[in-house]
Amino acid sequence: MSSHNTLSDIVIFGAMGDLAQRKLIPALYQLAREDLINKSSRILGVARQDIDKETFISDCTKSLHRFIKKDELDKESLAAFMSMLDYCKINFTEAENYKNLQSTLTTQDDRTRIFYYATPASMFGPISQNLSEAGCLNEQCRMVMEKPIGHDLISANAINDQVSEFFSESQIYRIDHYLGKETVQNLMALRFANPLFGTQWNQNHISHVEITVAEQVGIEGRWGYFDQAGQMRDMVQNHLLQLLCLTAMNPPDDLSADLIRNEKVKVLKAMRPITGDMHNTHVVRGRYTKGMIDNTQVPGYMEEEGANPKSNTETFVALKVEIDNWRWAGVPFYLRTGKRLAGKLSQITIHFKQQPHFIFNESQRNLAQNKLTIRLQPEEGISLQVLNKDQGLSNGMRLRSESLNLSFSQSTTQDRIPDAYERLLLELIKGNQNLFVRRDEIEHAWKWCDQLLDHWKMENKAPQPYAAGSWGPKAADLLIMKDGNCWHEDQ
Ligand SMILES: NC(=O)C1=CN([C@@H]2O[C@H](COP(=O)(O)OP(=O)(O)OC[C@H]3O[C@@H](n4cnc5c(N)ncnc54)[C@H](OP(=O)(O)O)[C@@H]3O)[C@@H](O)[C@H]2O)C=CC1
Ligand SMILES: O=C1O[C@H](COP(=O)(O)O)[C@@H](O)[C@H](O)[C@H]1O
Repeated sequence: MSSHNTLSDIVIFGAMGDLAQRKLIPALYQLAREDLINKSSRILGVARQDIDKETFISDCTKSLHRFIKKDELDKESLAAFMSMLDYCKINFTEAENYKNLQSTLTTQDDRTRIFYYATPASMFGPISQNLSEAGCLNEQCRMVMEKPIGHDLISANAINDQVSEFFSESQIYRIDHYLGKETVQNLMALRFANPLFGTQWNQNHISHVEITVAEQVGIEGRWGYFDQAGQMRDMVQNHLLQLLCLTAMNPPDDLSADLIRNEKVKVLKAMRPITGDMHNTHVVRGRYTKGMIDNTQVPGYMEEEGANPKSNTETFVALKVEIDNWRWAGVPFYLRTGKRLAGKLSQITIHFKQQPHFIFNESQRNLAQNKLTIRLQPEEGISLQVLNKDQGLSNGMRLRSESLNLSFSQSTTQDRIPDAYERLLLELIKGNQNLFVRRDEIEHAWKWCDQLLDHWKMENKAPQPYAAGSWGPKAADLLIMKDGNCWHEDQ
């Protein structure tokens, strides 16, 4: 179904919050500007602040000026977008407050109702119940939940149970915004459309895989949320495990949502649990201390505003993950993610095995490897490290490692790479669940993470320190080096 023709009421709960103002409103603006959503659709901001529609529109306009490039903000598009906006004041836990929303929705013609929960997860159940009691739900409506859903398997199940009293699984869209990133989408094309990679993507040809999601930002004033979550819940349970699944899964029979999700679940189930001595060899937890980012001194985690001196929360995790199936037996997946690292870098690097017999100069053996890097950010693209003969008469048969680069910003026919939320919102409006996470994926991901989180809780140890602006604790280097490998920050 074309999204352009779909008339929707998009109701954003938490419309004055960080996510809504920084990501959702700008993404919806871009979709409207590119004529990808029907401009007779409505975007209804819902929050508890006592403001009128004009103030809401004015706040959204400020956010657009902050988060959208100047040359993408033209008067005509802005005016058309503003005419789509409306505001409704609701305290999410007050059932009475939903009457206003109900009357606003019912005065509309036959539209797809989309309820986007950009709120703390503790609100997902109460909002669903209040929407239902106020008569706002119908069989065609959809709801969107942000991550992380819960803080462990039990709490995630409780939230999913509450929500599924009011929505069927086909109406629930669980967001992991990494699934909307251009290069993540391209991973499927690369793996499943290219026979060259399709035939090599297994333990016969791949020696190990690295997944790095490094951030330069700290916790951005979100101590209250982050200290409860930590990097494991904030990034690993969702974004990193989704990247791992898309890298490791078997080809689905077709591109339908459930077949893709079935394959991802198989990977999550095949991940070896971390037990016993593996806690010393397969896991590193870190926490940043003060340091320099881009020549500016930044505070350590324990000096951030609101810090609790008793906190043992990690801001960095490195893992060696083993997948017990035919495709990946013996191939370690090294994962690392952290805040306040030396650079913003998200990439997946596939290291291919060496040739079984080496016929060139022995001193060049170490060079003789192919490495495929899929870069999510910055500078989205794919590069393949290949070996060439060093040109010229005097060099004999000397090898030289060079890369074949595909930079998306140069190769794209579009004038810009859309933000992940644009793609996800578009798919949501179209009613396509491919890029959203099914309940059992969340459950298996939590199950795997819970064993680590429980161990850390029991251990009650402070994470290992690393200076802001570095690549993490030394122990993370040792984790990979003891297998004869190392982390790569280059492409
Ligand atoms: N920000 C981000 O980059 C990301 C956020 N997420 C997820 O998105 C969700 C929203 O996050 P974020 O935008 O950062 O959070 P914020 O705290 O910035 O926004 C939450 C919004 O919900 C409102 N709210 C909370 N309780 C109530 C209530 N009882 N009645 C009415 N309004 C209420 C808040 O209003 P008030 O201001 O009045 O308290 C606020 O506007 C969370 O689930 C988070 O985990 C996921 C990925 C990234
Ligand atoms: O979900 C989250 O993601 C961001 C990182 O997203 P990116 O698209 O900028 O890589 C992270 O900073 C935040 O803590 C987390 O909640």
